[in-house]
Amino acid sequence: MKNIAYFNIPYFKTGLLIRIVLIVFLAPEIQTDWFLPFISHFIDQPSFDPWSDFLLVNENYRAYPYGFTMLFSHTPLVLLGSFIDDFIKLSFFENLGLKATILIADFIVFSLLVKLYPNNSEAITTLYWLSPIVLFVNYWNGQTDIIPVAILLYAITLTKKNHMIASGLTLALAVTAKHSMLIVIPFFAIYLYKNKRYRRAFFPFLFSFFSALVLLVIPAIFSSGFVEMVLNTPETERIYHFAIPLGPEINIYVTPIIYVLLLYSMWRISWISFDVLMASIGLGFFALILLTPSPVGWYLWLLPFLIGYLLKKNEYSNFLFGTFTFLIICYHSMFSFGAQINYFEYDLIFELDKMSSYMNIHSRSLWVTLITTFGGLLSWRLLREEILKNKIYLIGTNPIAIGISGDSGAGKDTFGASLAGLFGKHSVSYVSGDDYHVWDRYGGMWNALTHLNPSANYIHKFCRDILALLERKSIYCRTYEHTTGLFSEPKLRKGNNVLIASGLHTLFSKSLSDKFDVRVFLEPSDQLRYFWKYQRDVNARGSNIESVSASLKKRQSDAQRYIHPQKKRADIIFQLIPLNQDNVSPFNPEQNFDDVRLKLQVTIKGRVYYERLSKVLIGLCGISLEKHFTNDNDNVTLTIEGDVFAEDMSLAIQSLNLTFTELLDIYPVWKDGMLGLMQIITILHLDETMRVRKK
Ligand SMILES: Nc1ncnc2c1ncn2[C@@H]1O[C@H](COP(=O)(O)OP(=O)(O)O)[C@@H](O)[C@H]1O
Ligand SMILES: O=C(COP(=O)(O)O)[C@H](O)[C@H](O)COP(=O)(O)O
Repeated sequence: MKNIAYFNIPYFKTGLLIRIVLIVFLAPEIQTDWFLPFISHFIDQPSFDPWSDFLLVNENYRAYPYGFTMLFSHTPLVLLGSFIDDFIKLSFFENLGLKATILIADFIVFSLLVKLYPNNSEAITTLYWLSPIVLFVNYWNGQTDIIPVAILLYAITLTKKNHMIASGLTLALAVTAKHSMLIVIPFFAIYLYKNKRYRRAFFPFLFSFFSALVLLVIPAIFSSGFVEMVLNTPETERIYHFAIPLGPEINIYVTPIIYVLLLYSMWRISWISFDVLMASIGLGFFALILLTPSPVGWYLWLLPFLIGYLLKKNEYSNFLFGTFTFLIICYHSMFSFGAQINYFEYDLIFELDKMSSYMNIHSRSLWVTLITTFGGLLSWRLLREEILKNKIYLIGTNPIAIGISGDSGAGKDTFGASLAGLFGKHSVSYVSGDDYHVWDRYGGMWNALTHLNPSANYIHKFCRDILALLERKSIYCRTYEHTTGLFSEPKLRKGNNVLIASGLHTLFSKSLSDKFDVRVFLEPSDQLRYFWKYQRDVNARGSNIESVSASLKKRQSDAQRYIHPQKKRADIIFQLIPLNQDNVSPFNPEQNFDDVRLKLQVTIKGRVYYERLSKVLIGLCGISLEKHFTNDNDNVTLTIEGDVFAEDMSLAIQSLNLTFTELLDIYPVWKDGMLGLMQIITILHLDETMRVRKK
């Protein structure tokens, strides 16, 4: 990740200056009266059971409701501050050490957000760095929720980078900093399990999380002080406040029900993108915060998960978020801990307490109702904009569909298999037209009909099965074995996130063709196709030169009649042409494929990614590329020559910044040669199509 010049970000210095002023002039009561006495006691008398030891000398069991990770986060700078205080006989730097720890965590959250949402640093400065909620909680109220939030956000960035074991370990640190972070774990687990590209990381993630959690909690779990100060805190009790009486001494607790319903809804999503994970965690926090009388520190948890939504600047988002912020600050100024003002005799806390005394139960409850209302509206918009409209979420109900057509031996299955290697076979359902031949190789009808004639194929079942798979229904389909020329017994095939259909008649039906997101037609030069077909049919399908020659001759009229007309329905037409024509002897099955150097002519319809693609390919691969626009200017034909390697394609796709990088497998399998170019062009076309796809 490139280094970011934070001081060049507009208003960053303003936010930093505000923090320094607040740190110098404010002394949050909760820090001076609760946290610091506990931390100081631990520094003076280090112990494996600081909670019980503290309660021996101080009866405030609410002084420090946190675990070891929070304590070890606070201690270093407080310890340094206490050394300085002892040396200069002051009591300033110990307090400053705690505030500096909060400032560091505050900056870490900011920098992680800037890295999670690149090219949005100015907006994130406004939304987070200058957020009144962040400033209020960290520097006026004095809660240290920013520390578990920073650890949680770091775990999320590790997840985004596919470092799942490190993410599990880091999440254990977040939970042992503040155990309410436990509510996030099921969201991560569902994300990893439901995302087929991560499923193999599911158990390692859980193992690393629980191992670290056990190691970090074991020393404390047998401590009565830990149980009383950390586990049995009033905060834990808050989830029981929203209760519906069911009978004498029996209540239904609403908050856990809403939380479980959220988890169930997330579980039902077929393909969970990173944005959907972030929004789901945000909704989980909203449920806990809006349905309980939550301390103001809990609102800090929300911000990183609202940023993704707020950055999109949907209408009303600023109004809703601004009003929500205003209501929270006003309410918690009167009803939450505050800070003494250093160097001034003015007691602002007293003044705010006086204001709170003017509010009766109705006005206070009305205010909380307003906060809940605006929080509920923000939750709804988070759900609708970040989940229900999320393009990858919509794949769950409307899988990606790629249709590949072309003449026999044109390279359809080779190309289709290469695309499946990019998405990951775990996410692809593959339909081959050959499986829908009416007869097997030994059927007598092949004397009358060729394979290219639609009447020799169950075209209707081919279309019906594809449509069923696109509705995520399962189908029963047999397989044509080219090695034996016979069909297998029908087997169950299930719908998946990506459907790839490859066959002689894939684009034959207009209604089916319209269902594909990307339609590809392969049209290698006849000389090359013959070369490929001879090689394959003789070497891999038990045929001989004479029968292949007869088949090619017999199929010419059907190819003109049934195959070539499909070309007009294609979005992308790939034409592969041998550079050294003399090296391609169609009738020599012994010849090596590798001797045949190819150039690619590709016609692209209705998409404009070729400009940025051309720059990247020329820059990265050193290929030669000519552009030719058709007269209607809607199509462009690129002629590409040169040596292309799989690793170049992998680098090229990264520098092309796909909108939907998550469509690809964690380690997509790129190909060398012109096949690699065909892969990257198809993926780019799909990426642009997904951007405008409505459902
Ligand atoms: N891009 C390519 N580069 C090199 N060889 C290819 C390429 N595409 C196909 N082939 C070869 O050509 C033959 C026919 O390809 P295949 O995918 O079976 O065609 P189809 O499915 O259209 O009948 C195969 O032996 C395959 O190895
Ligand atoms: O024309 C085709 C279609 O497949 P493709 O488009 O892959 O060439 C094949 O020759 C038939 O499926 C028969 O196969 P076989 O020769 O194995 O009986």
